[in-house]
Amino acid sequence: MPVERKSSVILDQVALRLGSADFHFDGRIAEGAITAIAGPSGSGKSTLLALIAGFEQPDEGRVLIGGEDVSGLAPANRPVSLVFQDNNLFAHLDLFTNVGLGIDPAFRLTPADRQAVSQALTRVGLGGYEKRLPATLSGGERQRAAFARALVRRKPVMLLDEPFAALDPGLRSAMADLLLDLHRESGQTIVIVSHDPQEVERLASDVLFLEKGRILLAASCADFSRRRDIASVVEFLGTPGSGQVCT
Ligand SMILES: Nc1ncnc2c1ncn2[C@@H]1O[C@H](COP(=O)(O)OP(=O)(O)OP(=O)(O)O)[C@@H](O)[C@H]1O
Repeated sequence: MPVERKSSVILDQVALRLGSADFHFDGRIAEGAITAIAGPSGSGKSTLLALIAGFEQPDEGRVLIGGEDVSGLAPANRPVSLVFQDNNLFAHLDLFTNVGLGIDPAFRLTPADRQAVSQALTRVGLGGYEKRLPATLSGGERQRAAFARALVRRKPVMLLDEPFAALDPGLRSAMADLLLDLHRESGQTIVIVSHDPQEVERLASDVLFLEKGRILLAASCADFSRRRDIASVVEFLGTPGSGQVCT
């Protein structure tokens, strides 16, 4: 019998209506794994992340993280760090401060915290950018700064919504390596929305595939990448034999 892995995030019969869009999520995300959220445009990937992060509250059902019902908690009080598409840096604050706020929203930083901020900026390739304002950075640099801010938070769950989409292929690959290194070091639960089958297969051990506001398929990456019986999955993966391999 397969050993059941501990679930870090549980969506327990979560229902939500936004305008004319209807969502119903019932599923689990394994603790300490990298889980990719994939699916067609408009299938509800960002909404699923927003429900876990607390930016959306379920109309029905519960969200549990590490066994605790977090349904009523504000985003800041949930054990998650976030890297979203719009990277939400404070425009009037320099990068050092933006990243430091990830550790303490009141910016009371110990010397060790300050060192962690500098190290995170260096790890994402932004060493020396401490005094720069977000407006002076490229979109990709802003995205990397947002990633650095998530790195220093060291929360049990990291949520990433297409974090590397704005980067060119070389940097994208370097950031994927960094995410894998971080995961090996921290054992965090990582949930990443991706449109890129190669990125999914490179990073994730598990996949939740969404369609029309539902979890259509929950599978290991290896099983997911072999599925040829679901049209939307086939469309996402592309043609068979395109060299995609789960790690
Ligand atoms: N606040 C809202 N009010 C009304 N409709 C919404 C709202 N937020 C999301 N939607 C709709 O819900 C659906 C799912 O949106 P969502 O952003 O979660 O999809 P997605 O899978 O992340 O899409 P994409 O891959 O294009 O980013 C879309 O049709 C969107 O228009």
